[in-house]
Amino acid sequence: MTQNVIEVNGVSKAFGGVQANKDISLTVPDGKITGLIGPNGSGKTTLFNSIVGYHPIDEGSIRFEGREISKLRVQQIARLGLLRTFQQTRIFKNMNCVENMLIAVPHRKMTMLDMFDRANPEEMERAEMLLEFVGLYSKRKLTAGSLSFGQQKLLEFAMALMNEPKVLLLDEPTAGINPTLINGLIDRLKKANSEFGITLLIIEHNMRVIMNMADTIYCLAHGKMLASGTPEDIQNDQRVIDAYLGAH
Ligand SMILES: Nc1ncnc2c1ncn2[C@@H]1O[C@H](COP(=O)(O)OP(=O)(O)OP(=O)(O)O)[C@@H](O)[C@H]1O
Repeated sequence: MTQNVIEVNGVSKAFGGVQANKDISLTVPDGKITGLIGPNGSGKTTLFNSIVGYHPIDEGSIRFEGREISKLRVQQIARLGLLRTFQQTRIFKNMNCVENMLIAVPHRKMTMLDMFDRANPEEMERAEMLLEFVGLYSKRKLTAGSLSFGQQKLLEFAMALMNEPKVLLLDEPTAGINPTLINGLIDRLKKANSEFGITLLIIEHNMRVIMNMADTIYCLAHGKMLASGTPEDIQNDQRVIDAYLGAH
């Protein structure tokens, strides 16, 4: 039987008078791809932030591999193997791709100079392998700032993989990416799941993308869980259709 690697139970979070999440429960099965959708402002990013320890929750429980993590801090949670990426990329634009990859691994207490002068050969090899995996090997010596936005997102994805996460939370991985690059990105995300065994939880506005990737999809609306099911269930769920139509 598939284990749930993340279990969110009855989570609520308010910012002043704004109830961003209300009594949210969801599970993320180990080794699968789970989608999280919902109109703008429905509380998706808030839920991501709660899961990775970015802010305390008001109520509820968040378990990772059976362990309560809702009181742990971001770095402690990251060390357990639960990482996230952001809507806006967080790369160092003046550094080249390989340097960005090496700096993505936070465990070493080294100065920057040490890091590049005496880069661990295994990490260097892994950095180059992952740049190859996302299709950026030929650009590895270029500064990250000179890459297109889509390529920067691929770099950020590869940087997250440097940390060998068990679970990766991706916040709108295809946002702002040229449609011709999107299929390549979907392919790499699926491969990271199937070949590296990384469980994915993905926030995505592009319905074609999420319907094509996810095993299960959860839909939020107004901070509450509106529906969940297979992509087919969700696509045909009148409540989901109404939530999106009502939002635009
Ligand atoms: N740090 C914060 N301070 C105050 N209000 C916040 C904060 N973060 C989120 N909110 C509010 O909480 C609600 C949910 O926002 P959230 O960003 O989680 O939604 P979302 O579904 O991720 O939206 P989008 O799809 O536009 O990214 C919104 O009303 C937002 O304004």
